[in-house]
Amino acid sequence: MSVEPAPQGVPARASAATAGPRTVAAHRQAVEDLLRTWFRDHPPAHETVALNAAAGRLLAAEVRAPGNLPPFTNSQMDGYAVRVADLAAGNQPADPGRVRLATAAPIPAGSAAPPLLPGTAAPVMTGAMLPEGADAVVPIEACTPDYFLPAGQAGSTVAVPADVSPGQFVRRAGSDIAAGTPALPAGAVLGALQLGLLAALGLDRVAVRARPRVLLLTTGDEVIEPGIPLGPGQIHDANTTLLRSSLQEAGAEVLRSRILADSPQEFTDRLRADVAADTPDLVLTSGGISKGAYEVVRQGLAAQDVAFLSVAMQPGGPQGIGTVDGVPFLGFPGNPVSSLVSFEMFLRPALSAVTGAPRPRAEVPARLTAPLGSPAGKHQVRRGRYTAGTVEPVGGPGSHLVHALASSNALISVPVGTEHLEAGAEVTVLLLE
Ligand SMILES: Nc1nc2c(c(=O)[nH]1)N[C@H]1C(S)=C(S)[C@@H](COP(=O)(O)OP(=O)(O)OC[C@H]3O[C@@H](n4cnc5c(N)ncnc54)[C@H](O)[C@@H]3O)O[C@H]1N2
Ligand code: MOO
Repeated sequence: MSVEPAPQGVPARASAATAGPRTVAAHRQAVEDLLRTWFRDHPPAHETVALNAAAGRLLAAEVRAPGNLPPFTNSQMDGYAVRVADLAAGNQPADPGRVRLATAAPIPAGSAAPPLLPGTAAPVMTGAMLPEGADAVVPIEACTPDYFLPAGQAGSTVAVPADVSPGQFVRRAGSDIAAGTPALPAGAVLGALQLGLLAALGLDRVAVRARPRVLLLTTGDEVIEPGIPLGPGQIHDANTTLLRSSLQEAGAEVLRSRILADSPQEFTDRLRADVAADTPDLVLTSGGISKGAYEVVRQGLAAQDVAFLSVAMQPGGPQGIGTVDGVPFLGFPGNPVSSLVSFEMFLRPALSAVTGAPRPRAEVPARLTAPLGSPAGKHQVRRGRYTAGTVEPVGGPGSHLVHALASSNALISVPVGTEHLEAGAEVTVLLLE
């Protein structure tokens, strides 16, 4: 295949490159700004989805409770529904602390209860409707006998304690949330807890914001789809799967993914056709952006408003950022660990800040279990295994080490200015799970 040499001195990109490496914080801000501007001008559409397909989505608009929760006043215990006014006096001279009441018919769950007559106690199970007139529940273990008599046993009585407060073990209709009041705000992330509330409110569908839509491309003549045997010098494509999974976990939708060959013209033509056809919110590429003779992304996008620059971070130093035909573009480096670290350090936080999902990863302090070195002038991000306040470095700094990456659950940050850390030193780690 014919490959043109990398063009020299592309104006805007060259000035970014000669300004020296960008800090991690500055690049993170630039990625956030890029997405913020796009989504300000292209707010996500709304769509209605089934509740069981809404996990991780963002609520399009505030939801108000269509009815009370609980929908009716019910018992919090298996016991007897009573009228507190019947108990105050007590009626057992031999046992002044207790009151004997005639038992009414049991109240089955899932049906309407008849009113409770004065001087009676109705067996009621947890969640069953409280009869009209009852204002407290006495748990069965506080009664005598402390078990339920067979249903329909005529003339039976039960002794209950006299000191029962009104409202005891009663779950009032609307006490969790009252009909018409706000249940969840617009933009809420729908996790299990929020979806559980919507289900309890009887909603089976919910209006959510469209996910950020991503066109995902990886480049390189050597890169082959998994499942196809390797020829000489070839490697399997790890990045598409790594980035696709990361994007999906972060609430984005991958519209299309492709492996593109190292031909700048073909790359550009394919990319522009996909952008026109799919109208994505973001184009994300991996590979082809550093200083080699065949940097297909860098060369192919020379005419676009994209800067190829260096961030003072390892891995993930080379970065591309800008727009392609007006659509936000990020170019991550080809090494798989570099791509993943770029995603976690830049894109995931930007999606979180701009769209509200995913929730930010937790950053926690941890003590190193082994010494670490870091290149001068770089913010190094190492892979580690975090357990209970300590972190063990996993694998070396190499950005091709996918096995070590898969054994890690945290990214260890060694900031610019620190070149050596002893075992026991405190570092900040980003928890990946
Ligand atoms: N002379 C210099 N060489 C390099 C520099 C530099 O500053 N000067 N930077 C190095 C750093 S750091 C990185 S990171 C890489 C980034 O290179 P590219 O973004 O241009 O990526 P490629 O050269 O295309 O690939 C790098 C590496 O990753 C493998 N790769 C690519 N795509 C995939 C994929 N989809 N799945 C798995 N592996 C992939 C590729 O085979 C290469 O081994 O540049 C350094 N070089
Ligand atoms: O910065 Mo590269 O991303 O080391 O491997």
